[in-house]
Amino acid sequence: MAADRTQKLLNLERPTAELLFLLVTASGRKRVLEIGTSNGYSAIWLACALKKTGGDPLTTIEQNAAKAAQARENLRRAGTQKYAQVIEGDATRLCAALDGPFDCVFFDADRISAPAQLELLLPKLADDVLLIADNARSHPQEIADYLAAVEALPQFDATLIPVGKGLHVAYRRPPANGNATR
Ligand SMILES: C[S@@+](CC[C@H](N)C(=O)[O-])C[C@H]1O[C@@H](n2cnc3c(N)ncnc32)[C@H](O)[C@@H]1O
Repeated sequence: MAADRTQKLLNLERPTAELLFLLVTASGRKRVLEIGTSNGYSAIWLACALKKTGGDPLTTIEQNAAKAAQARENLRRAGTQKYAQVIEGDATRLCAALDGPFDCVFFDADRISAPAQLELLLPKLADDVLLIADNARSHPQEIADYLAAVEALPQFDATLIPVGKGLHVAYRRPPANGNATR
């Protein structure tokens, strides 16, 4: 019998997680939102990155209660629970309620709902926000609307990095006067 996809953990490949860590630390991100926690593999990398940058604890969203519980336990076992908050529920509903600003959002949930989540998050994004999405190569059709939505936004530079399942990275150039909101 085929395994129920909703139970699969679908963690990032290690090279993708390492790149995510480097992007967050090298650019000094302080307010990171992750959509799609699973059992907390990428959340641990992001929490370690935020510990390094002196940022706020990671906010990470997972709709599956069992996975959210596993993520909390894995973050605790990794000694990173202080640097991450796992919120349980549907990300699109929660994005409407979250406070910003976020200077980095990592989209790693179902891809189809990412454009709606991006739309809800737009007023809550720092000027120099980094938007990152996995599965750009593995699920090109599912992610197409998200990529189109990012492309339609002004002042973003973007690239698709062929690591793991394909990591799409978009960065909004801050205003020339340097008054970026963080
Ligand atoms: C690819 S996995 C995340 C893997 C994780 N980032 C990691 O590398 O360890 C996607 C997760 O997103 C969750 N998910 C899917 N749609 C969601 C939604 N609308 N709201 C919240 N979580 C969602 C799934 O339950 C699944 O655990």
